[in-house]
Amino acid sequence: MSWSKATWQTISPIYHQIIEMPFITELMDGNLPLEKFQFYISQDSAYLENFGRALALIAARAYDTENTLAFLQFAENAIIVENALHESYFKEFGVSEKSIIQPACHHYIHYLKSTAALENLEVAMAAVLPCFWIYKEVGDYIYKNQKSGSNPYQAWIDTYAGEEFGEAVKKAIAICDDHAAKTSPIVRAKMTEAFVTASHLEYDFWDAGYRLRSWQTN
Ligand SMILES: Cc1ncc(CO)c(N)n1
Repeated sequence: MSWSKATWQTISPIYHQIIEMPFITELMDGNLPLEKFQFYISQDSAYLENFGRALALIAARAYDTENTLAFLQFAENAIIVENALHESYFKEFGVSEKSIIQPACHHYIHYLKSTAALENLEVAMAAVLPCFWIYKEVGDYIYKNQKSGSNPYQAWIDTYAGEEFGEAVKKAIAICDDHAAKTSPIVRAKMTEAFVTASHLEYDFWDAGYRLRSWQTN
C-alpha cells in the first residue's frame, strides 16, 4: 500500500471528527454565526501567508528543480488565495484589516515553519500535506452534502471543491509518496507522525474558530 493510503487510514478518525464538527455542519447548512466565520477568515488569512512561506522554504530545499517548481507553485497559490480573502471575503463579511494571530493559528503556522526549516525534507513535505488533502476532502464533503438554497458561504465552499485545487492536491500526494518510497523507514515513520500532527492542528483550527478561542489577557 502507498504511504499516502496507509497514512490517510491512520488519520481517518480525525477526518471523521472534523466533518462532524459544528463549524463544518453549520457552514454547510449556511447557519454558521457570522462572528465565527469572521474569526476564521481573519485567522486563515494569517495562516495562508505563513503556509505560503513554509511552502517556499520547502521549494528551496527540494532535491530537484521539478519539485522546487511544484512547491513554488503551491506557495504562489497560497498567496493568491490569501489575496482573494482580502479582495472579496474581507469586504463581503466585514472583516477589518490584519488581526492578532490567535493561539490555534499561531501553533499551526509555527509548527509548519519550524518543520519546514529544521526537519528532513520528506518530513516537511508530509507536514504540509494535510493542509491540502484534508481541505480537499472537507471541501468535497460540504459541496456534496450542502442543502439546496442560498448559502452565504457559497463562494468559500466553491474554492475548495474546485477542480484546480484538486489537481494541486493530487500532485502534493504523489510527491509525498515518491519521497516516502525513496527514504528510510525511520524518516518514513517521522513523515507519518508529521501528517498526524498537522491533521490534529487542522481540527484545532476549526475548533478555535467555533469557540472564538483567543489569548486570555485578564
Ligand atoms: C487552516 C487551513 N488549512 C488548510 C488550508 C488550505 O490551504 C487553509 N486555507 N487553512
